[in-house]
Amino acid sequence: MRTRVKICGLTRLLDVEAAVAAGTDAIGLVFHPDSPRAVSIEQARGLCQHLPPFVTAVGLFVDADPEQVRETLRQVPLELLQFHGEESPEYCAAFGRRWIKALRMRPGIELEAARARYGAGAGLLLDTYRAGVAGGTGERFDWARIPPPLRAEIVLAGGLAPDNVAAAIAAVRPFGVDVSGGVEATRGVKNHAKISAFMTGVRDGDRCR
Ligand SMILES: O=C(O)c1ccccc1NCC(=O)[C@H](O)[C@H](O)COP(=O)(O)O
Repeated sequence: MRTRVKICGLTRLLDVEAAVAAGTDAIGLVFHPDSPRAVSIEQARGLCQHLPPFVTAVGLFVDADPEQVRETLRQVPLELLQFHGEESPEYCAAFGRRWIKALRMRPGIELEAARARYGAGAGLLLDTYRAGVAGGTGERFDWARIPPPLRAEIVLAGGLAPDNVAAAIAAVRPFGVDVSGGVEATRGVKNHAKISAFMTGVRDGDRCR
């Protein structure tokens, strides 16, 4: 199986085009107003407008007012929702859209229990925990903390970059990988050479699967 890729925190059309040209499976749009990568509904609509078929537009929310999510869905053609806060399974399921739950790897987190709790979703994304930061930390966590039975189904995030993604895939063999800071020039502005190098790293990792 090949590792699926989501490039997250896109804010510019030329970066979306570069990500698509490099072969990403999904693009992530951050609707959390506190993020330096936040996009408005209008911006997001423009970014999704010319997405080719089979590239998934993912909308990322953090403990958002449900009406904000509903309004975004009315205006932006998002195919998957990513909930990155403390949302309950009932909240995540309330929008009639496929969703994944991001879990930050705080000390003592029980991943098997979380997997059962969020079982109605399309999957789990595991990200680094840093107190006071909702996501996009640019830091990795100890991949050995992921129970082996879960590895094949999770999306691995947190501090991935062109120079470590092959090793991450070889070590974890996840369903997918998610990157933001590791392919950036500055916050919210992607570096196209880093995007290409990241995709090369993914293909290198896939040779070890
Ligand atoms: O990217 C953000 O600014 C962000 C803000 C609040 C919640 C989540 C956020 N990003 C979530 C992502 O999906 C990132 O891709 C993921 O956290 C990995 O980020 P990075 O470590 O920079 O690759």
